[in-house]
Amino acid sequence: MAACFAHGRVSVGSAQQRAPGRCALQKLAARPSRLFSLLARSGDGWEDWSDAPNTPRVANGAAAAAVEEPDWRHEVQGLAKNLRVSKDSEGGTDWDAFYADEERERCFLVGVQLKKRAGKHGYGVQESLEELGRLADTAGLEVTGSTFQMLEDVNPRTYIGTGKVQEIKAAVANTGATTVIFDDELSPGQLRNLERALGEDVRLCDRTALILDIFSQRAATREGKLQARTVELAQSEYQLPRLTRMWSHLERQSGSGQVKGMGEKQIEVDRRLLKGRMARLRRDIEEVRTHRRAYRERRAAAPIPVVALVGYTNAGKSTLLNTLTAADVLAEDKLFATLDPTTRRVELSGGQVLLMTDTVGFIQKLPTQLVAAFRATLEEIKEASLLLHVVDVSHPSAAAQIDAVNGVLADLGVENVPTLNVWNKVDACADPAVVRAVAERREQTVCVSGLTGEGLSELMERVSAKLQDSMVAVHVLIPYSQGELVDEIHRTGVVGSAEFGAAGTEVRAHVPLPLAQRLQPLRLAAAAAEEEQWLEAEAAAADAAAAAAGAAAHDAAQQAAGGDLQLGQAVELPL
Ligand SMILES: Nc1nc2c(ncn2[C@@H]2O[C@H](COP(=O)(O)OP(=O)(O)OP(=O)(O)O)[C@@H](O)[C@H]2O)c(=O)[nH]1
Ligand SMILES: [Mg+2]
Repeated sequence: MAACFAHGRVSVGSAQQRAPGRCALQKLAARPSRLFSLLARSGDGWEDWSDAPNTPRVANGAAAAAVEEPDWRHEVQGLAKNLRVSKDSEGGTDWDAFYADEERERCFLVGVQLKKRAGKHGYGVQESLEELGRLADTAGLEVTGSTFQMLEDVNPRTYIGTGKVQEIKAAVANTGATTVIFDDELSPGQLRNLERALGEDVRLCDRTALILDIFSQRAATREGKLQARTVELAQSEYQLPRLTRMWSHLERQSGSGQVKGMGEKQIEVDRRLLKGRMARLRRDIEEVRTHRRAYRERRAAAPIPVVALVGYTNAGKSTLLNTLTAADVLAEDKLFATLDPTTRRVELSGGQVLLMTDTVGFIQKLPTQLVAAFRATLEEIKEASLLLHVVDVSHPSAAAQIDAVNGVLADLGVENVPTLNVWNKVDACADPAVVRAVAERREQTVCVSGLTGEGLSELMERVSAKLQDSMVAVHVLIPYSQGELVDEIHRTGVVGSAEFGAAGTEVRAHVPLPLAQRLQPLRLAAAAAEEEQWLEAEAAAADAAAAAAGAAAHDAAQQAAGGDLQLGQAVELPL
């Protein structure tokens, strides 16, 4: 049985969603899954729901959930390994039953190193396969072995050479693997040819399908949210030309597990269904986007700066957000722990407030469907005042990860947003002092540990200074009747001085441009020179922003060109 079956999810949400939940369980019941058994907690004790009335039975006789149970506030715990329980945002019960075969699906990994692509910073084939192994593990598969081939070009028919295909066939038989995962995206033609060559007992999967499946597993708990729909759309786009027996979300949903050999007619029907679903998803996504755009516009009117955490998956973005804001965002040693962009309020020591947004992590060879699909959710990054590019500096492939992230940021058209590089996990480096020294000699780089808190106050000082760069200097007299403006300046700007006089509060501060414009009528009348200064400061701020963008581009170029202070050197040191 395929990996995704091993981790198939039955979502039985709130009472309103009872019918789809039951339907999902009935589909589950039709599957020859080896183990699926549930206990429900009521009060302090655990009840066995295996024999509850109206419980659909799994084919092998193990029990499934009591879907008719009226009290949806029970917590449900499964005997299956990967069962998760979560509360939905309204406080209702929202549980997901991952059902896992006791033995994990076994898989064999295959990669190609293109001779011409063996670049300086790029992921080498071995590191890439190692990462693929982590992805497989995250998806619930057990890796039994791997192989790779050095090639001038990939074989357009079978991705790898024909001799290698035979070698893999033998390795698969020897290791008891049932799935072969390729480290690059396979074309529909390669997929068909490999299927033929490897035989029908072997299932095929590629990096893209695996990543999409992980996203789909994660997104399924977020019903109704944009992510779930964008992932489904991305998956559908990927599957449309590949409706064969490659394991897929659709196959899971169809409940048949019999996509192979079902005949052209059925494939045509499925294509039509899939296209219809994609059209609906696009409409839904557009609706959510419009809604979010309106929300962002409202937020822009009250200009609290937004700082976005971006970076490679597992770099420690959520951990940083948690440490900085005492938030409780899921952070775990798994790839793609975060799908929802969570935003939290952070108050700096000077009283300035900013919004910090955690975002979905990037990965090398990120499926194009996902970049396109996540464009909608990543729009928030575009409008951020500042990006914090979080790097796991203790990772042996840190330099390649930085390149991969810069590539995606460029794809998204946000490479010009001012950026601070945050070298995280310095505590996990073998020689933190060396890494700190390298960071100090680089521009726009701060060394921190989200786990121990090291460097975080310096980071926030740098954030404040960077934000101030993009602000405008004002000197205003605010009458006491408009005291809320003073609060707003404190919240959104950096206050130099505030003095209480007879006519009101005299404030010197740096504030975001929209607020500066609103404050224009309150500029001190006596300060004609002040106006000039204001205009100069505005021009200087614009120059500084342009220079910062230039410096960032220069930085990136220097890095790409192998400047004298390469992170690669830092991580190659005996850290
Ligand atoms: N040693 C060390 N570990 C850290 C640090 N920051 C995060 N981690 C660990 O790194 C793992 C990943 O952290 P997350 O915060 O989930 O990473 P993320 O960037 O949000 O990952 P995605 O959501 O998957 O993109 C977790 O196991 C963290 O405990 C750090 O400063 N030092
Ligand atoms: Mg995260």
